[in-house]
Amino acid sequence: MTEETWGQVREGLIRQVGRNNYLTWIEPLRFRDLTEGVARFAVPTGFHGDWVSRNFAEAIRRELDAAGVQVARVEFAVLKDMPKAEPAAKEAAPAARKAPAAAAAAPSSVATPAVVSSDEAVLASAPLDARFTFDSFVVGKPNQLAHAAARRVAEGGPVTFNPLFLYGGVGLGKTHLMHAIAHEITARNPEARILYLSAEQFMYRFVQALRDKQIMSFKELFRSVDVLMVDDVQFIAGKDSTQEEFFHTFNALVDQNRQIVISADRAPGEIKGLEERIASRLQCGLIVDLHPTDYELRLGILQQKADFYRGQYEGLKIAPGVLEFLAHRISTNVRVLEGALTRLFAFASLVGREISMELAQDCLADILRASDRKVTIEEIQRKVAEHYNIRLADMIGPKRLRTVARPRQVAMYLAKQLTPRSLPEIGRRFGGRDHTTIMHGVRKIEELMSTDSQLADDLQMLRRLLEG
Ligand SMILES: Nc1ncnc2c1ncn2[C@@H]1O[C@H](COP(=O)(O)OP(=O)(O)OP(=O)(O)O)[C@@H](O)[C@H]1O
Repeated sequence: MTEETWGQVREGLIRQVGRNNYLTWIEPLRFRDLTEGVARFAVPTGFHGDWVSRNFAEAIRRELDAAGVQVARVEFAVLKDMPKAEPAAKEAAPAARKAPAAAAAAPSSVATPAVVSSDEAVLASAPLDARFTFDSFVVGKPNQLAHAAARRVAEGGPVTFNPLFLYGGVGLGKTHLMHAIAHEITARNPEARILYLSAEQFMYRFVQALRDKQIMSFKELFRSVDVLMVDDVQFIAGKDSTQEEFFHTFNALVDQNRQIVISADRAPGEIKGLEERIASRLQCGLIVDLHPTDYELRLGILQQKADFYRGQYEGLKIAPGVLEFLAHRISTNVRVLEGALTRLFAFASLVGREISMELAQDCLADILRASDRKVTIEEIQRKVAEHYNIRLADMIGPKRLRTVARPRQVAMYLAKQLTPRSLPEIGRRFGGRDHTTIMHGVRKIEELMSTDSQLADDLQMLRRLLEG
């Protein structure tokens, strides 16, 4: 392969993976040879090779293909005495590179890494996705608190809450917000040393440092940052020595008043296998959760992404009502929502048709089927009990007090509306009540809804919560 071809491939890769990722991970690669459809590259370290192989191998293969180089597989291996590369684009200064590189210039009160070669330094922060900024984050009721807290951290200033703990279900924007914080801090203060990585990478690095007898460098590097961000911290639950190391790193940074941002799929106290003392330290800061999306937020996100795609696929039209239909039907998570829209635009552009309701239903049949969530009566009872702050047992118990009886009727009404169960079936789940009692409960709520706006609001909220 000629230098010219590789130059062309480089350009394509920058477009595909973003400049930050390119500079951090791909630019240090050295092309070695191409034999029998296998392109081989030298990498500075095993970790680098592993990361590139997992995250960018397919992109590299595709770009090679596009440049006319037929490649079936791409391989990466560490080569002793690998020549150092000249940076391809000096103007870009991504946070991912900056964090450790700037560590060398850390104030004297902070322990700087003993020996951190530039390649090792580059590896200290996981790549940031250039698209995950505050500008591209759509704010709605379910995520407004998390967004506000993330913004506050990103604005810098005195550390008021430490750590910021963001939690929520799959694909609700935790990683997006963390990357946005890193981008914003870097934009405001290019010298800030930000270290972002997943808990899995933290463990991987820790184990590697133990193996290579580099534990002091590891400790020093982690303790020398201004902002540490660890994504998906639930991963270290049950992993004793990693937790121990994490605990010490955490304490050292808090003592130095350095900002820590953590994300997880649940609240600290609910992570099984997480040491008590870690859970309690994590609870010392601000804990905010990203709630499941509601219809308005999903529609907002779809509109934003559709605007982006309209720019990419010029002339492609989208019929009125399609985005509303998707926001209504796909309520699982934002990643699925985005995937659906991407597929829809790609498909419509391929067949050269407008994105109509019919096309959406055809093209997204599998996603729409999977998203048809079935709400259960037990779930309804649980959510309603939580909402009205009564015991779950009272849903099926005999109490007739209004404070219990009304929520029970709300649950009966929702069970009738949201499940295909018959009145006798519902009655059985409500402590063996007769179907006429259920019918009475449902009617009572229907009546009250038109006069009691608080009840109508409660019902709307519960309905959304259950359908989301
Ligand atoms: N409010 C939002 N506005 C715009 N895009 C969003 C929003 N929330 C999520 N997304 C997008 O949804 C996708 C998934 O988000 P992200 O990776 O941040 O989720 P996560 O909460 O970290 O999920 P996981 O638990 O799987 O790690 C990303 O492409 C992100 O940009």
